Amino acid sequence: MAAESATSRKTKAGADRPLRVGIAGLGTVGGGVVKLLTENRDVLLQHCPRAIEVVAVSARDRKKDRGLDLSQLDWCDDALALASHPKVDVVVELIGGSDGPAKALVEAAIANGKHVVTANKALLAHHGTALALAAERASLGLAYEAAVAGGIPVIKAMREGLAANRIEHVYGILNGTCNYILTQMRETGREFADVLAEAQALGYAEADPSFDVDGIDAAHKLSILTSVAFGCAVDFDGIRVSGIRNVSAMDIVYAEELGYRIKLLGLSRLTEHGVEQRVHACMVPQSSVIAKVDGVFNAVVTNGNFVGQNVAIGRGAGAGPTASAVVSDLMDIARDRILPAFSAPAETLRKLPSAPVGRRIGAFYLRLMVVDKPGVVADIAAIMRDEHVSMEAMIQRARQPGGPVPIVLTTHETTEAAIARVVVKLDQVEAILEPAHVMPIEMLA
Ligand SMILES: NC(=O)c1ccc[n+]([C@@H]2O[C@H](COP(=O)([O-])OP(=O)(O)OC[C@H]3O[C@@H](n4cnc5c(N)ncnc54)[C@H](O)[C@@H]3O)[C@@H](O)[C@H]2O)c1
Ligand SMILES: N[C@@H](CCO)C(=O)O
Ligand code: NA
Repeated sequence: MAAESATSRKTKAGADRPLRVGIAGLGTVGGGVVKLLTENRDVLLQHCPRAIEVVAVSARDRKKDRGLDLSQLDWCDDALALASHPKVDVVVELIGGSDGPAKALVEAAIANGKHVVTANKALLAHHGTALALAAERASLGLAYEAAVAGGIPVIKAMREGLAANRIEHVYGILNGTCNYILTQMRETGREFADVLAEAQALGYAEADPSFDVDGIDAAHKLSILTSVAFGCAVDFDGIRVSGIRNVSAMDIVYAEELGYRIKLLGLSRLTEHGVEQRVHACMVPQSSVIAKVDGVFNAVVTNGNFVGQNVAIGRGAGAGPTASAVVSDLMDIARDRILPAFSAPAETLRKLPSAPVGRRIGAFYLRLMVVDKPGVVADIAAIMRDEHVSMEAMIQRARQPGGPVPIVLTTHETTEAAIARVVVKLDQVEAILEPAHVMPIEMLA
């Protein structure tokens, strides 16, 4: 692979020698990239006459059998050596983590004049703007298609195919593990913890599964999408994040009965008060496009002022889909197609104010566990009336004789501030035994 063969030299237009790649990290994604570059070599040469050759690699354990032939490649015990490796044109960072060796490697690679391709959403969520600035000042590429929704070409679509539009909002299912867990909970009636163990066994979850189930992984991806969509600085800290640990099998049953489905979404919108970035479980109409995206699949929905709604669905994780995205980034570099990382030149990216949470308008689902006695419903209705929150539907059904009874309410549109006040007052009602279980309802198409 390292040797420059006759077929790997320039065949049509383009540079006169292969693009030489150094890969750091040979796990799920790194292994997939080496495999794709080998097995799809003919396809790549057909689409991009400049060959792409892996010349050097680095991973933690040299002796590990990965089922890959690495014998012709330079092995670097220290990944940082790739950043100054004389044969390497592009460093592919597939180690992971927002700081530590991944960040050091990417910074050093750029400082040494090497392009960077990464799948590392945590790194970009925390340091994306600064890294893009460094890369652009050096006229280098910083490409990361695999980092957001894995194999779905969402970055390319937004930055290039939809570039003529003012993007109004973007939202999506950005974490396959959560979508898998919620789908399994719905299909089997099982509880969260039970299904999480299965997702981990199947290899979908991040090394630290709390990144998946607490919404952090989805928030990493959303922060990047927001920047590409609105041409602003990446602002991970501006995202309101919660995950799916508190979604119960009971909420899933009620959602179905009310005509909704529960999804963990990342949503980003420009409002007159600033940018609104949220990651949380919510109910969406069963008829919406996003409701039908199940299992490990991801989906990204954008709305552009001329194009209208655009939907992309595909695999957000796994060796094949992520390798597909990493190698397409390498092909762009091989073709000398170097674009600003975030749709606008990094020098122009500014942090936008975050829209105030309390002013957001939306509908809500509330589940209250109550003692079944006269007057409880009247108390609840009075609290809602006093806060001018209008009820849309109510379900009360005894689950077990003598036990607490769930009362489920949905509201018409109201503000988050009003719902927060309702929840505080409900908490003071003696007959309501648990804090209210609240979930936003997103009326998506
Ligand atoms: N797995 C997926 O489906 C997926 C999807 C999208 C993005 N990503 C991202 O891709 C990156 C890699 O993920 P992965 O799933 O392949 O991880 P992984 O744990 O399977 O592989 C990580 C690799 O990095 C190596 N490594 C760790 N520390 C190192 C160091 N200091 N120097 C050199 N190598 C080192 C490990 O030996 C291993 O080979 C992460 O940023 C992840 O978030 C993964
Ligand atoms: N753990 C992530 C992998 C892809 O980033 C997911 O479940 O979507
Ligand atoms: Na992608």
